[in-house]
Amino acid sequence: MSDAADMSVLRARGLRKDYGKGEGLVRAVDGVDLDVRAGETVAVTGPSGCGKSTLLHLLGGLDRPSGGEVSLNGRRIDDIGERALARMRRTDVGFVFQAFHLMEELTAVENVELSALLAGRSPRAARRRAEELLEQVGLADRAGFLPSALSGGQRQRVAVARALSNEPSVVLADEPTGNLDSAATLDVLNLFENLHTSGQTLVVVTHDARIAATADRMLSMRDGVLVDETRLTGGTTGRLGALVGLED
Ligand SMILES: Nc1ncnc2c1ncn2[C@@H]1O[C@H](COP(=O)(O)OP(=O)(O)OP(=O)(O)O)[C@@H](O)[C@H]1O
Repeated sequence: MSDAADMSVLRARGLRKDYGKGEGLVRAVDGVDLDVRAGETVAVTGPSGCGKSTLLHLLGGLDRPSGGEVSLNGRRIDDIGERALARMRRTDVGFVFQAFHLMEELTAVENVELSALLAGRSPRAARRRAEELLEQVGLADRAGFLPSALSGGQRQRVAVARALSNEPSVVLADEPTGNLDSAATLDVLNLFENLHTSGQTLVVVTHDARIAATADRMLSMRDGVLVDETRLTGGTTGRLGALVGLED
């Protein structure tokens, strides 16, 4: 095993996902090898329908591969039982979705707290963690608001706080800025930069190459295959510089 693989938080080998059968078969992910190292931010970009979301779901155990292997912290997750997989998702992975997926009847702090409770914290610890995280994403003053009373950018910041509530090994974000305007996009990107600085491992799927340019490493996907890899060296200035184009 190589050093890179030794240090991988996430590791995929020959990963494949088929939908449908016969004439209607779609090979959404077609033999992906990937290593994501601790502390890395990796962006996956590519045209609509190339398999980005499917890949992210396989990496986070939201869906099962048709073939190949996925490991999280050196432990296979593609062949474990449903209960073990659900536990792993609750305790070790943070998800951020384009459409936020907050629970509309719960306040901002309750959304984060629920996730911390499900990860196994005591009620008191879960509340404390939720309050800390809302503070960290700049929303301490919105803790008691329902999602419907928050802007899109604020909702996504709550979703990021929720994703962090279980201190995940990796945060998987699927088009996290896809529903946001430029100002809110900048807020969320700043947040991701802070996470990156603090050593959080991140995989971000995005349509937007300018957003992908904020990562350490950019992977391009075409027809279910990762076809290109670009190591980016921008640092913080370069990352924010890449966002200037958002004002177009
Ligand atoms: N549940 C499903 N059943 C059948 N086909 C599916 C299913 N989910 C995805 N697909 C197909 O798999 C392929 C990859 O879809 P996926 O959503 O992963 O692409 P994507 O790159 O994330 O697209 P987008 O950028 O538009 O979100 C597409 O051809 C899609 O139609």
